[in-house]
Amino acid sequence: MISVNNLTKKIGSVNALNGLSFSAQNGKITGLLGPNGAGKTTCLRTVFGLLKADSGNTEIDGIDVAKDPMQAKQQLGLFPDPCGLYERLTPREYVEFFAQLSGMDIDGAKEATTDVLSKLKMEDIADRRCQGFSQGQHMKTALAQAIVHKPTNIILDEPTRGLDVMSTRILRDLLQMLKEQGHCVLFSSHVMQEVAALCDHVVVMAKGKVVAEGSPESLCERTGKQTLEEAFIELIGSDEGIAA
Ligand SMILES: Nc1ncnc2c1ncn2[C@@H]1O[C@H](COP(=O)(O)OP(=O)(O)OP(=O)(O)O)[C@@H](O)[C@H]1O
Repeated sequence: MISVNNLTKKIGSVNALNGLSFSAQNGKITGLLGPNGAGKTTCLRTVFGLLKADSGNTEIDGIDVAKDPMQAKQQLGLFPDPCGLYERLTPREYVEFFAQLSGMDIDGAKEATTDVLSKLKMEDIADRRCQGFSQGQHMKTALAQAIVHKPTNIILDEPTRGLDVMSTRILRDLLQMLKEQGHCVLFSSHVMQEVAALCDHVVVMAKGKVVAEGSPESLCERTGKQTLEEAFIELIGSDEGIAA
């Protein structure tokens, strides 16, 4: 479970986070939805401990990220940019390397890698070099890297940006699978369809704070709108910076 409590963060003259509070539960997919510049990336970077908030705190399974970053990160997987893979390595070598970086010994890393490659049904590509991989294969490898240390919580910043339809579907299926396995999945997006199709809980944010939250259905009901896109526009009072 991820708890974000009253975060503020000023970057230059901008209040990127402005008293942001919400939580993301285990066994659920939570979507952080907001227009360009709403503070989604700043929020996720703060959750992962890459940025320090000016005030407020973030807890991962009850562990304060600022006070005990190493312990908190053991329970957190960050989906990296799939374009940044080392092309000369095979997924097995790549994932094993990251497993060791997370503190496992060689045998533990080998075992955890075999587990995650099987969990993501990657046996057929496990021992091929990443060079020439399709987008979907890159993505699976990146996700395997993010979850090899068996974190309860996984965060993804606009994971489907730049992906084609097939790769988007693969990623959706993978996120559903993680949810069914009891993980807490938190991702940011400004793509309505994706959020409506995937999320159990949607946190709508604008100008660094939460405007509304609930299931896609409850947000539609609350605003009296038929679609999440219409509800979103009603809630943030503008259609600037969103994607259909
Ligand atoms: N390094 C930085 N320098 C200056 N301003 C920044 C920096 N990082 C973030 N900001 C500002 O903070 C605000 C929040 O940015 P952030 O990237 O978190 O938004 P976002 O919701 O992820 O937007 P997008 O959907 O466009 O990716 C924006 O106004 C942005 O310009």
